[in-house]
Amino acid sequence: MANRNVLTLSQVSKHKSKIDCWVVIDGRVLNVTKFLEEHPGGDDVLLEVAGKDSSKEFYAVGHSKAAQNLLLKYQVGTLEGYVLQETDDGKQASVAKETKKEMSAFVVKDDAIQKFAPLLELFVPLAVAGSYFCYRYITAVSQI
Ligand code: HEM
Repeated sequence: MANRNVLTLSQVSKHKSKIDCWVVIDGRVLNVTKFLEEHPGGDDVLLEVAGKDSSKEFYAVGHSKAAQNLLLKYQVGTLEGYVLQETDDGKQASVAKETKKEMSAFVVKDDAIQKFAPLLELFVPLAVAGSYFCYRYITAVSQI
């Protein structure tokens, strides 16, 4: 499936001519070569952003819902760093930015605290009791 084709921005940047024009919108890599002539906004605006992420420019124009649906037709892949989220029927699929890797490291750190909590619960009362008996022993010895 073309949508599972993961592409880097550097790969996309190689397609920026009138006969081979790719753009990125919301993490979707779109081959708009055949759409250049049909685009109601003209081919020049598309060629200006060819080979780049043009999400900002796309939304700045205030494209209609129909235009947002139409772009799905031209998807040839997904930009690296984005994940494909498919619906149950597999018809409509959205692309979302991958969550940062630091998040999982944070969760692992949290798990470690949870793991040592029962040990701390046992060790702290033992340390208190030990200190008390040491104190009692030292005071008893010094009275002899
Ligand atoms: C595959 C991607 C794109 C599709 C399918 C698309 C589709 C459309 C459609 C259907 C319209 C007619 C108005 C509407 O329905 O909103 C339109 C107008 C326009 N588009 Fe796009 N477009 C795309 C990408 C872009 C990009 C990346 C830019 C800017 C860099 C752009 C700039 C414009 C402009 C300036 C108009 C004219 C707006 C107006 O007359 O008010 N489009 N586009």
